[in-house]
Amino acid sequence: MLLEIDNLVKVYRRGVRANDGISLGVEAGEVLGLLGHNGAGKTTLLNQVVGLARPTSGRIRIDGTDPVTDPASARRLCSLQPQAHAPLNGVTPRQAIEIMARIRGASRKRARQRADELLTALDLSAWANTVGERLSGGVRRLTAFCMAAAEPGRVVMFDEPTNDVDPVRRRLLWQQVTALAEQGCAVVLVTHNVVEAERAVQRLVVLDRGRVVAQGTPAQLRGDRAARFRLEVLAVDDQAAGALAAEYVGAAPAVVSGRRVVTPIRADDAAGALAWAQQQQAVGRVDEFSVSPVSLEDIYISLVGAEGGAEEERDRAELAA
Ligand SMILES: Nc1ncnc2c1ncn2[C@@H]1O[C@H](COP(=O)(O)OP(=O)(O)OP(=O)(O)O)[C@@H](O)[C@H]1O
Repeated sequence: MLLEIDNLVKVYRRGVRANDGISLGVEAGEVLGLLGHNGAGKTTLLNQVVGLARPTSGRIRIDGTDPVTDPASARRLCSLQPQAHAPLNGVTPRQAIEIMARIRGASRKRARQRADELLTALDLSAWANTVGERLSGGVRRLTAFCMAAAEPGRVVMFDEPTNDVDPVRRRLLWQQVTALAEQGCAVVLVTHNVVEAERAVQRLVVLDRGRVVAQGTPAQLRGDRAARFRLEVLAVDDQAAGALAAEYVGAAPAVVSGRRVVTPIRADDAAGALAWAQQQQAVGRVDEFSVSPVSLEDIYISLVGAEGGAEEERDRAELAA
């Protein structure tokens, strides 16, 4: 493994346990997606890998190097796009990308070439020479991505790189993420976007309150679930929705939201569920219905809960007050 994390614990002052025994590994050529609710501990994890925060206990190795005892090597071996906006005041995207590539050891020629390549690949050429103050949030974010990708370390980590990025450029960005892995980098992609995670990564780690609650390929995460399908029904009104949720018993409890009822079902029950929904439509209780495979988002919500750690966040806010 190029990046190895073993039983990592980070407790901040005031006792916030942001990482609570995290173990994971990323191989050269692999894109690992790190998913988790707000405050799950994703940024804390990345900061420890690049030596910006010190682990309370546990072990990190980047190509055999320990960022605690050798932070200079860790920074050389790792590139990070931080979650916060890059300070681009007074510089253009082209300049910022070239400067970062030069800092990381690229020749002047290579820095210029990489800036050109990335600005073209992400369709940013129109803003290449616009000073930072006049750039939109999305273009700033993409520039920060290019800064991390221009002269990458062996491990490249992106902390929510597609926030405020339009859907077309988001795909262009995923292509560059894949290209980095193909060049042999170990890539960590932090995201809240489950669709993105599914499309752009080979393996996923789901964090909940500082712990790993699931890991595997998107297909493995789906395969672990007995209920692989979902019956979704749009009832004629809220009252009918409540009654329908109680009447049709699936593989797990139904979730009712207004007129919408979503019931997890087993693959074997799909035909029966469709027949039942059709019948309910015929008697005027249901407007629309569908049976589809569960999405990764359904699985993510079932793992971390619909609250997504909100309760924990409230506890922590109270503790901090
Ligand atoms: N410097 C700090 N001092 C004290 N507590 C901190 C510090 N940084 C983060 N925390 C707390 O640690 C927990 C994990 O935060 P972290 O930023 O790692 O989460 P995250 O998963 O990256 O969240 P988000 O998705 O919102 O960016 C949170 O409860 C946060 O409030």
